[in-house]
Amino acid sequence: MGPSEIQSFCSRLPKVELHAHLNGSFSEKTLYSLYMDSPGCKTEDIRYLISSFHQGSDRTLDDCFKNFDIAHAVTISPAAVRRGTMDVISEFASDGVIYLELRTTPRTVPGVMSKKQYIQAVVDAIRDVPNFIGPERFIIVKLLLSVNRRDERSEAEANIKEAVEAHMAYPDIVVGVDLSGDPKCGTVAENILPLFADARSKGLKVALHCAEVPNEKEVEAIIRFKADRIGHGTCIHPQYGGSEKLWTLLLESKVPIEVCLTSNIKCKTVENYESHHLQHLLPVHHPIAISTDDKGVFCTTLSKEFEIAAETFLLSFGDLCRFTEMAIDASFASPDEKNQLLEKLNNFKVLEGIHCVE
Ligand SMILES: CNc1ncnc2c1ncn2[C@@H]1O[C@H](COP(=O)(O)O)[C@@H](O)[C@H]1O
Ligand SMILES: [Zn+2]
Repeated sequence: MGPSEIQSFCSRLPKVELHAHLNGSFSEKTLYSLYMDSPGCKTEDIRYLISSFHQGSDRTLDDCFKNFDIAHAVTISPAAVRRGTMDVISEFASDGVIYLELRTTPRTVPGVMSKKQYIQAVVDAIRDVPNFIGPERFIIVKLLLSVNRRDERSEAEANIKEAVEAHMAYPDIVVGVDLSGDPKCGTVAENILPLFADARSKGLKVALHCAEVPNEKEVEAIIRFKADRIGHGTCIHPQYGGSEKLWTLLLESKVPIEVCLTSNIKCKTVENYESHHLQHLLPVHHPIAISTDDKGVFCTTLSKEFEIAAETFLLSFGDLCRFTEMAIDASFASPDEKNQLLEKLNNFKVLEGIHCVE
């Protein structure tokens, strides 16, 4: 299998994206177009920043977080949020993604947009998918609402409340909550886990960013919480500042890990692809979902992430199909939707002549 064969296969493969932050997923094209249309932010600074959005292989986690401010500066109205969401969904669909879970932090812009209006703008874009996606494409889109760990507790409470209300209004679209934000600052997760427990009791699934940086106490609390999925999970294995105890807890929990290869390398939380913690998850068959995290900021696509995994860990086409199958299983789709997605994958496997030996 040569690199071009792998590339072509990964692009054809029906894929499932479970970890994509809306404002980190904007392409440069979308950012420019939103910038040109937003009268409030016509500063050369922002123009310059957009041009540097994707650049710089030499970034730290802190640099990456500055990039989100750029995206936030051009999504300050419901119309911009809606347009940006449509662009992101279209790009994922063009990349062969058949199921997408977007996550975003509800934002207030004083005098212009409330959290409710922000959420509504994203939901409106998702409801409109069949109209803008084109007849030759298929994609199911869901939404998770995020709590930023940098924010005050009152803000976290407000976001969870909005999430519960949005779930009640759109149970087929708003399906979960997420904890994200700079892992080096703000609230420690163990203090706000009860808020997520509350959301869970009201029917929402819970995905938590966990162990992007070492933090034994917090990581243990998150694993014991038994989130429905964990984002990154880097510093759990002892090789990355975790411990044998945490690693054993994780494996026993069977909680799927959203694996974001390029994000981790570009943020420098992992040194290189070869030493990525995926190397420890694969041999023990721990459930994983290959994901992009922020395809705009990290200049990647889900197909590229599959390619990197395949080339780094010498995976077969059957292994890559299995990745889609695991992601379907770990998704927050309904049982009917999961069957529909599995059928698409199975049709693809038949077409490609792929037989998976369990
Ligand atoms: C690099 N790894 C990461 N770790 C933690 N949180 C991240 C992240 N990447 C993105 N976010 C979270 O997503 C927000 C941007 O999208 P939304 O405005 O919510 O759509 C960021 O502000 C951050 O809170
Ligand atoms: Zn993330």
